[in-house]
Amino acid sequence: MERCGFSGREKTEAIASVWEHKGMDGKESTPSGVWRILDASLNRASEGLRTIEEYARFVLGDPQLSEQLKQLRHQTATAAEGMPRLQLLAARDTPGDVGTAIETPTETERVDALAVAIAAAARVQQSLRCLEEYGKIVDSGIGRAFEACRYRSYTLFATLEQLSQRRDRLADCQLYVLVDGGDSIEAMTVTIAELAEAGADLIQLRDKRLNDRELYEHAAAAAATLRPSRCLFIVNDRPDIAAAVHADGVHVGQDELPATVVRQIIGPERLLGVSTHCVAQVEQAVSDGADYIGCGPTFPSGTKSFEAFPGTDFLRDAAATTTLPAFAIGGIGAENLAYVIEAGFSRVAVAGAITRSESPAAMVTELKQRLLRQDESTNR
Ligand SMILES: Cc1ncc(COP(=O)(O)OP(=O)(O)O)c(N)n1
Ligand SMILES: Cc1nc(C(=O)O)sc1CCOP(=O)(O)O
Ligand SMILES: [Mg+2]
Repeated sequence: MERCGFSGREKTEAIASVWEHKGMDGKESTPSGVWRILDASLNRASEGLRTIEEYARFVLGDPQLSEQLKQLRHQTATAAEGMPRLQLLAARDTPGDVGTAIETPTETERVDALAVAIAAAARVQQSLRCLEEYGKIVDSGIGRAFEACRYRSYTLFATLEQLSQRRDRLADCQLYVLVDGGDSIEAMTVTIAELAEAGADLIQLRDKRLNDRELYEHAAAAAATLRPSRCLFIVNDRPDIAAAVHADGVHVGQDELPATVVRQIIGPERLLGVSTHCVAQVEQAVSDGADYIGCGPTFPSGTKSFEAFPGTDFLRDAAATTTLPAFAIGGIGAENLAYVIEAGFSRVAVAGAITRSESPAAMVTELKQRLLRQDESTNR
């Protein structure tokens, strides 16, 4: 009980004043039960916010999210200043609380650190609602102050929810954009923020020239940039870096670590993408537990050279082989998208047609609209 450092006399006086207390509008006395609710809710909200903040700071290593959570914690503390602290403390009666022994089975189970943060977020929102509603009994301004905290929490906690819903989000993805590290980390983050804003569903950092340290730093910045957005972030080739920067997933090809080994590194929650160039590889990727596949090369590419092109015939076979989200890749752009769609694909992965276009954001919007239209017409 961190805030119980007051004397017996203070406590007695405060208890007496609880029963005398009039609401700030002078109407009615506030029952001690209401003070107990406010006290318990305030403690629960503060503890929950700190729990989430620690996750953002030490697990995600995300400075923006940590700072925003800290601001919310301070805003909540400021809102609480409108309540008489002594009244709250005087009303506290933990041994007499009939709810402390009640425990639901889910309270003792947490799969991972994200589950801890999400459970804390739910408790914070419930507590803020209690503070808002019961706070109104004391003073309407207090209710409004906690209401503002609650609204702010919705936006912030949505980021946590998104992290736990990667597979659901993947199911809706159609346009996957591959980018390199650009001229600087700053330039890259500006680019990917624009691509996400324009409608890219997934962004992959694929850069073969950066050293490990540089790749890690680019990937960490990209992950932090995209985390609040609806766009998923994937690291090419490197499960270790994907896990280290808390990316949404990793993409590996046939020459990299086997998918089953990659899964051990990235864990069950992150997405695993695998490149496939023939039906046997599609089947293998599915049985290895891939979350999605890349299928190509479809057409000659300005980004990577190939000796053979399985082309749209392979796309047709792949579409008939699996229901896993499958992205056609290789030389795809506005001029040949129709052939890809005709082969049964409504998802594409594109590099050059977007990154080398005069207006990358406009190209994202155009390709996305055409994919969405195709989806509507086939009622996917
Ligand atoms: C979505 C997607 N599909 C295929 C690839 C190609 O991966 P890989 O065969 O490992 O080749 P590199 O990209 O590493 O050169 C991809 N990156 N993304
Ligand atoms: C990196 C890569 N992998 C492919 C595969 O088929 O596995 S095609 C490809 C290049 C994708 O870039 P662009 O859209 O510029 O052709
Ligand atoms: Mg690769």
